[in-house]
Amino acid sequence: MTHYDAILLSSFGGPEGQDDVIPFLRNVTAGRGIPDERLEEVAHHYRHFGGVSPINEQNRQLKAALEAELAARGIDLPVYWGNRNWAPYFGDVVREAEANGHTELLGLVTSAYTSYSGVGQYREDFLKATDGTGVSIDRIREYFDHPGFVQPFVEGVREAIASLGGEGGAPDRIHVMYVTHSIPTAAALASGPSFGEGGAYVAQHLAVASVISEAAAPESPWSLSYQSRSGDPRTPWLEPDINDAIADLAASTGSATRAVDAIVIVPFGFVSDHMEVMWDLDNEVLETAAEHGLKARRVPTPGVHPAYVAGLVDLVLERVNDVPDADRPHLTELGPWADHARIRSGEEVADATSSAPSSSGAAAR
Ligand SMILES: CC1=C(CCC(=O)O)c2cc3nc(cc4[nH]c(cc5[nH]c(cc1n2)c(C)c5CCC(=O)O)c(CCC(=O)O)c4C)C(CCC(=O)O)=C3C
Ligand SMILES: [Fe+2]
Repeated sequence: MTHYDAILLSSFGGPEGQDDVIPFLRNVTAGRGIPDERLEEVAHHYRHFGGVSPINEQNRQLKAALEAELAARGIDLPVYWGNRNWAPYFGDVVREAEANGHTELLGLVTSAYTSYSGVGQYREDFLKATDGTGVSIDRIREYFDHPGFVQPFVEGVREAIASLGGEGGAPDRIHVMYVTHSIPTAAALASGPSFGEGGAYVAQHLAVASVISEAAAPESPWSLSYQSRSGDPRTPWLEPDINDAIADLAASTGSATRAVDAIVIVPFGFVSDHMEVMWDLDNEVLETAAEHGLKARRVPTPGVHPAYVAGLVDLVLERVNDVPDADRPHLTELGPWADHARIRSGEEVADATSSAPSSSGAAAR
């Protein structure tokens, strides 16, 4: 048994009104050279929704759902919630926890895959937040292939295929488009170079997509594409962009051998309906599909799906009980992904960009 005093639900944070938008974006991009035009463009996405990102409300709901699930299982672990880019900030939450006598925290990060944004940057955040305190933070492993994360997408794809089928779409003419956040190709490689050019990040997404399709849409063709690229246009990022991928599919449907009538969009890079889902997918991508005469369905994100919430609690218990790898659930052969080294105040940021899979034996324990 490993002793933990509390769970730290760890997330990105988002603005909750028009006045928050620019300060939030400055927090997100501090020192990262995002061009001002891009910030203006992103601010517009938030402004369209009253300056409110859905992410904080979703985390409040997830916190409540986790508390209910923990209570139902008789597990006495309080849940704190903290963010990287907006209040409640990690630094304040860690101090609050310490004041309450909670110094051994288990981090539950709202990001399922290995990337700098989802792993290394949280590691840096935790290190900063614990600096000068007596608090340690451990985090659960990347859960991209945990059944609790995958199940909601399986259900969503199944329902989307059934609903399009009800309108006369044959499954082999419905293309399942898995979509995740684009990142610079160099960052993808750095997420786990032993997995080839796209690193662990792309390998994890391809493996999960294949599992979801096999379970939910075995007759439908599928592909992986990317959304929400930013940064300097001269820097290469993961491609194709989903809008371009839709145009390519539509071009093939225009030929004598019509291949596709409809698409199912699976936003499996995100654990809940973030701004990237509401704007980039529900707004832009659905419009692109309509322009090209393709029917489209967007599958829900896990949000507070009971399987996801229960899966997160299982992942907590896995750490509390020091469950060996052989007994850790995973749906792809990449998993179970390895745990990360615990963060203690004053330590170096090791393992900053990514982690290696447990099978390589290289990840810090
Ligand atoms: C891989 C990945 C995830 C998934 C894993 C994870 O969850 O971490 C993620 C999540 C999120 N990203 C978010 C928001 C933003 N990301 C930005 C910028 C960037 N993201 C990147 C990558 C990722 N991002 C990258 C390579 C950049 C550019 C450079 C940089 O800054 O590193 C920018 C700046 C403007 C722009 O360029 O778009 C914003 C506002 C929100 C909140 C949304 C809401 O409010 O609902 C969430 C959950
Ligand atoms: Fe982002």
